[in-house]
Amino acid sequence: MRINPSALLIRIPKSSSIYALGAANKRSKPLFETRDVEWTVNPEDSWALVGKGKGDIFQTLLGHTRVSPPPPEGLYPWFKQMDVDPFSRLKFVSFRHSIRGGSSGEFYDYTARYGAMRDGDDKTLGNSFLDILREESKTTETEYHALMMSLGLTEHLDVPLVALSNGQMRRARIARAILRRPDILLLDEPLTGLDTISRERLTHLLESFRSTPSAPTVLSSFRLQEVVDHGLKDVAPPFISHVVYLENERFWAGSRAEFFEDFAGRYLHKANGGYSGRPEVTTKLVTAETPLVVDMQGINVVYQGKRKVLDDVSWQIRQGERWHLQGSNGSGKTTLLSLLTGDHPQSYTQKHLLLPSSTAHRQHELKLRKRIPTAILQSSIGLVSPELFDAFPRKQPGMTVWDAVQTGFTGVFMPAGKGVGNVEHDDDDVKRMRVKRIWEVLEAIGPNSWADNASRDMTREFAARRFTDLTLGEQRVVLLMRALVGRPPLVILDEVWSGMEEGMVRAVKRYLTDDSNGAFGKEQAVVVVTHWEEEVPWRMEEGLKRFTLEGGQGHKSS
Ligand SMILES: Nc1ncnc2c1ncn2[C@@H]1O[C@H](COP(=O)(O)OP(=O)(O)OP(=O)(O)O)[C@@H](O)[C@H]1O
Repeated sequence: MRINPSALLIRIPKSSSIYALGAANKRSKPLFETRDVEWTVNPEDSWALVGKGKGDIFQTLLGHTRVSPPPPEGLYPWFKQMDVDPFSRLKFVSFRHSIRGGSSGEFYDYTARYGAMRDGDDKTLGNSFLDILREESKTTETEYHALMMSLGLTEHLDVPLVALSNGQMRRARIARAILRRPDILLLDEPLTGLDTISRERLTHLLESFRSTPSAPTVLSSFRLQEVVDHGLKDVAPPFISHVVYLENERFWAGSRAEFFEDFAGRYLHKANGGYSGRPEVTTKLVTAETPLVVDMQGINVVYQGKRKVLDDVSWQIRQGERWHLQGSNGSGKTTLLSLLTGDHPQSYTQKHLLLPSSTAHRQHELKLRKRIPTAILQSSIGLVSPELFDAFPRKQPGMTVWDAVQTGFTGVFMPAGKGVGNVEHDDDDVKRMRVKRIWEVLEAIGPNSWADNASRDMTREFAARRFTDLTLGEQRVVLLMRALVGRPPLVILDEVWSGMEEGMVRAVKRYLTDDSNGAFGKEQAVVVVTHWEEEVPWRMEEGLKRFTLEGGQGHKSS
């Protein structure tokens, strides 16, 4: 169906108040108010949603809020005119919750994907698309192949769904939504996790939608940095024609030009304010004598006897080093990390994969993966990753923030103690040190460091909150605390910023880079994985090293 171009697709009038569903009465505080702004979306527009409140805008578009007074023509005037249920014509693709759909609270075994898989064992990407094409017959074969090409999916059609890399899966989910031929496509942070080429391809495709009558109208959310740079210059993707902004009760909507010429200059320096400089970072002196934390030589990973993902990869990581692991989607970064964390079954068969075998820094003896009990290995590596975010159990009744952070000492998911102030350990000194350290990280990157109205009590209240009651951004910060709390020899930060709000990102970056506050000891090594250079907390001048995966092989640069 193509929308009548003269009709408004979406309209929220001025002076509307938007309430969470179930907000009981007029005295309830609205999620936001439009005040003197009328928000109208035309079918040919392509909108960027930015600011902390972008999630509330999505909820509104999905009909999960109540607009008061109710707009006479509804939220979707054109659909109302046509007597069509708007929600049947809309597709929402969100990546915040889960990459592979595991965050329902059930235990999600992300290591399953590394298991040996025979051809035909699992549904392939191509077959999953054919199922949709059978239900939704309007897409021609030529259109289907063009879509696969434009999202860089053609070469992955015969790959089992479970084996796809994060970036491949994200593109596949966008393709799936497009194949269902919605009139409105809502994309939540579609560029996160995509490599440079995939980002270009996706933006190109979405740009082409604006001149294709049968294509959907696109509204996508972005992190502020994807739209404005630090100098408040316009870096928004080319397909964006309009911007809607919601943060701290300020709601604004208008054209791209108005956003940058007027709104951004007036308000964003405040919204972006706070910390802007960087603390002095001392270059770490790492020599060939500095003890190794990881020693891998001639690593190979092959699937189904033919798909060679890692080909003779060698990498040594020393105490005190900061690494940026990079490579395009599907280049093998997650696979390599899963060898380090011992999750990958092929980690046992590598001839030279030496990993930390103790958290005691003085005993930096490395051993073959198969000689290290998994529990010891897991407590030696502080990990933040999209897979861990999905797998972290959310069904544990009453697991508090404190409990979740505490599990970082052992690397397991179940808390040892029973609540705030209760860290189980036989040795009293160790227990005291652990309690002190938990408060340290809670204070350093807890709400006190990023909330608008910080106060000391806030940290205590935060520690006692249930993990499942936190926003997704807060959950991400807590899982980072968990990775840092035990000061393990190796810390892996894989897409650590994704889902965090702007203020959190600033506070956490400041903490990680300021040597004086003891985020890391000098015996610790850190590996950061991201597709965005500017997301790496350290710079090359500060001793940052790069490890790049390309065509199965690894290259170092520093
Ligand atoms: N069990 C499997 N069978 C076949 N191929 C697999 C299997 N598991 C992973 N792969 C392939 O290995 C490649 C590397 O995947 P990996 O997840 O390590 O990439 P990545 O560099 O982390 O990508 P991204 O940036 O998208 O997260 C991918 O092409 C993927 O399809």
